[in-house]
Amino acid sequence: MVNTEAKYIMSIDQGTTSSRAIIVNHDGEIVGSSQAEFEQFYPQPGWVEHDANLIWNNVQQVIAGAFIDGGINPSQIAAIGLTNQRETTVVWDKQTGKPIYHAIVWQSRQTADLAEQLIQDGHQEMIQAKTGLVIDAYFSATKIRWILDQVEGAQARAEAGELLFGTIDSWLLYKLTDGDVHNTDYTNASRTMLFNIHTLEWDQDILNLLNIPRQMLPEVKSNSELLGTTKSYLFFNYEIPITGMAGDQQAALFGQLAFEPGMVKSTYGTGSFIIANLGSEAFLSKHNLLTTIAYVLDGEVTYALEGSIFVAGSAVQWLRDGLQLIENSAETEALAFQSDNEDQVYLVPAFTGLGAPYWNSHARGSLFGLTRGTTKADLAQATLQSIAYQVNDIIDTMRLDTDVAITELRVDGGASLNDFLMQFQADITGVKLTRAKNLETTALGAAYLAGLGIGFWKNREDLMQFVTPGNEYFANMSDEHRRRLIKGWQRAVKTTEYYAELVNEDS
Ligand SMILES: Nc1ncnc2c1ncn2[C@@H]1O[C@H](COP(=O)(O)OP(=O)(O)O)[C@@H](O)[C@H]1O
Ligand SMILES: O=P(O)(O)OC[C@H](O)CO
Repeated sequence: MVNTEAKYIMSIDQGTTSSRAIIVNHDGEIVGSSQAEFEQFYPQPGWVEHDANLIWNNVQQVIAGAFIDGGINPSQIAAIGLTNQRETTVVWDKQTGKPIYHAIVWQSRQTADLAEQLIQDGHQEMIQAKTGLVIDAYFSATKIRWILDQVEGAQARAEAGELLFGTIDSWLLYKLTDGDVHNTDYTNASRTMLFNIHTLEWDQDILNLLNIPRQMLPEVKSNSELLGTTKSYLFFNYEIPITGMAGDQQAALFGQLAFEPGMVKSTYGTGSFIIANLGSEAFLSKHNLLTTIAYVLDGEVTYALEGSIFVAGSAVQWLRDGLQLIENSAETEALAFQSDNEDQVYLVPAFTGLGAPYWNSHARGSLFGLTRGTTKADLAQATLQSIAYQVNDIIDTMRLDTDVAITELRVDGGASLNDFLMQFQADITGVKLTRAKNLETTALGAAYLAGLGIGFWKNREDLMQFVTPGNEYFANMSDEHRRRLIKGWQRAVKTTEYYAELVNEDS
């Protein structure tokens, strides 16, 4: 059945700790939404896994929830946009659609040794030139290799064409189309460490190096086109086109309407991801940042420079769930304002190693400067500050790498609601922060892509009417103070890395 009264776009945002679905009207307003967390698995220290079937159930739950919340039915949905946690790797049986192993999550360190071996074997330069990425366990490539090695018979089955690989976008698209479609999009493909971002093809040299059969990989599509159509039974007899898809950080850049080269967004979620629009230039970082595809629209590729931080809001979750120092994340704001932190406590939240620009898989979290007088408030402050210091490291590196003068950060994500964090970020980085009025920039970005894909909105100019900046934060700290704090942070990171080196020598 074809939609006759389609007035809305549905967007599904499948994140690391929760999924959400929103319904957006023609004015870019959210008229229905639903969110639900799902279970995380930590089978060994540093490993993080998901159950891909659970994710699918969770997504179906939020889809239904958004319809109920908005009082809207599927006949009113013109198109669906899909956005997702990136890199997380699923391998499933082509016939049955059943995953052969848990999804290995982007944060997981179980392939750190494999990544290190590739570096030691001298492949870094080639991999960066082709994929724009540094070699790290973060990306999908080593995770696929790991699954093919660990699950009995998997390599042979993959070679026989019996297994499929996908990141969460592909997996959900496959489920939404009931197995009809095995596609991904350029942004997600660019995070696998198997995709050549210049030729826009899977790279046979890297596939050979890792012995990954080409036939496992999805077809790569642009971010705003027909990617598949939902099976009618899923949406009460309506077949809804999926016309927008992007990895969540690229979707957030799009949702921030940061279309001009030099515009930078910083998302404060589980991790933190800073992305600068590079325009049409696939500039390669000399300082361990990532070059990635921001979006491909109307045959034109826009590239981005990215700094990825593995632990940001999840450090606040650790205060809440691990240490049980607080009951909810928002409490850290008042606590941090209370602390005078004269002793200068530093937390380096390297719980799953350090991401950009350090790329240290072996580092683990450390606390410095504790005294008998250290309070819960000091720990809350140090935790929020650690997020800002990590973001500052990325902005500094971007400034080193490019001649882009970064004077403004467009911020979003759950933890960007924290006024202490935002003010400290502005102070420590010396930039203005503009927080999106609607923090659902990721889901909105995917909705915009889907809407453009079916002509619901005509073009990017049409979307500019949705620019509604929220709070702004201005730098207000002396240079001397800023330098002193940053020096302390740099010493803390250096010591954390040194400690990891010593521990690693022993093992
Ligand atoms: N007010 C707050 N202060 C500090 N951290 C927060 C606050 N609200 C949420 N967070 C943190 O932000 C993260 C949730 O943000 P969200 O954007 O939903 O993340 P994701 O999309 O990665 O699941 C959690 O890690 C949570 O601890
Ligand atoms: O799910 P999020 O929002 O933590 O985002 C995860 C990133 O896409 C990982 O690269």
